[in-house]
Amino acid sequence: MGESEKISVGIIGASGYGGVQLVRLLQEHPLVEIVYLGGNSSAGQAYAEIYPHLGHAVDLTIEPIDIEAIASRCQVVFLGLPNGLACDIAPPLIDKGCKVLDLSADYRFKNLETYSSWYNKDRNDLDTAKKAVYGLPELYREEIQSASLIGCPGCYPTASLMALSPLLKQGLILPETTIIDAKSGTSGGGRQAKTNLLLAEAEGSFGAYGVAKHRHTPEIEQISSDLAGHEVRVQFTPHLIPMVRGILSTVYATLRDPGLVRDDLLTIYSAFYRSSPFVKILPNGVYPQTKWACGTNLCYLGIETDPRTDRVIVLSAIDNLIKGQAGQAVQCLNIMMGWEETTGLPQLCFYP
Ligand SMILES: NC(=O)C1=CN([C@@H]2O[C@H](COP(=O)(O)OP(=O)(O)OC[C@H]3O[C@@H](n4cnc5c(N)ncnc54)[C@H](OP(=O)(O)O)[C@@H]3O)[C@@H](O)[C@H]2O)C=CC1
Ligand SMILES: CC(=O)N[C@@H](CCC(=O)OP(=O)(O)O)C(=O)O
Repeated sequence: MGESEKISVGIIGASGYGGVQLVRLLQEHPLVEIVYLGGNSSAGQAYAEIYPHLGHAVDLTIEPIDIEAIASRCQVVFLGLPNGLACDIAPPLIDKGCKVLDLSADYRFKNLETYSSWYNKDRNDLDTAKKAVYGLPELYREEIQSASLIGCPGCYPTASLMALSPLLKQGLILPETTIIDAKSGTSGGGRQAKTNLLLAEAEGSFGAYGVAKHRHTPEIEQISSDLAGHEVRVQFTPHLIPMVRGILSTVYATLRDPGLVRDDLLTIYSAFYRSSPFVKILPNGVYPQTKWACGTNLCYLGIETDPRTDRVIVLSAIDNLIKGQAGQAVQCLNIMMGWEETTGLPQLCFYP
């Protein structure tokens, strides 16, 4: 594809952490040209003023959000906004023929009542929401191919569902026994100033939050139920850990057949993810580190069984900002456009 055939892309919420990952990934993507960056308080600022390290690469100014102007210039629009804004912005963009990839929770839920009760926002965009596909390519690749609107998963749901999906899809675990213990770096909270994300609060400390009530619980349950073919409940506990990037999600569940051992599960996982280039199943006795995924769109999975408790334990490591957010959105774009799924997406981490 030549320079003139590149598709034109806009990013609303370009000043945020999701926005700046998208700028990095899309700027290096061979089939895409970034033509619009949008924002709220940052509108009017040169992008290089906000991110001086990108001054040599990005010569754009953040613009206010003007739907007509965006739709006339962009074939594809990424929304990297706080929850509750995309549901007002996506419908007119879709109506005007844009493809939209939303990084927030607005289009992740099939049942908008569930969304409204967890996100405290009424919805009147049912027709648009019906078109949305959950943007986890390893599970919904076919549906993503023909979608015009993608609700990209949250970072914790991505890590957790990658660990859980083969078990649920093949009915290998007892219902109601799933426990998800997950840890995130502070960039998961975004770039807005928040007290718990201050260095003085987060550094040298480690704690849980949202216990028994984090909004990613219904998201994980919705997809888990879809895979299992029956209602699934999970116990999800997130933790904030003193590092910038990365999520490690450790999933525990009781095996339906206690005779299954680690080798059986390694075979099952390898088969389940055989067409998924970003999933790396680790060999016997190797468990993932978040650092391995840093800067990449990879998900590393480590698998263990404990014959004393009949439990399976699956450990999943991703970069929350890449596979957990912007990289996954680009992966979805590649699939929607019929391009190689891995185009423009890093597979080798920064290390150490
Ligand atoms: N961080 C993460 O690990 C993950 C985040 N997500 C989700 O992705 C989305 C973006 O997150 P993240 O990048 O971390 O967020 P940030 O807080 O870093 O950035 C938010 C962006 O939204 C813009 N914005 C805020 N209010 C408005 C408004 N009223 N109108 C227009 N633009 C507005 C800001 O623009 P301005 O500066 O111009 O005001 C900024 O660019 C969120 O929904 C988040 O939940 C999903 C997965 C992982
Ligand atoms: C560390 C931290 O604060 N993480 C965020 C998760 C970010 C994310 O994925 O949120 P969305 O579902 O809104 O997209 C949180 O727990 O709210």
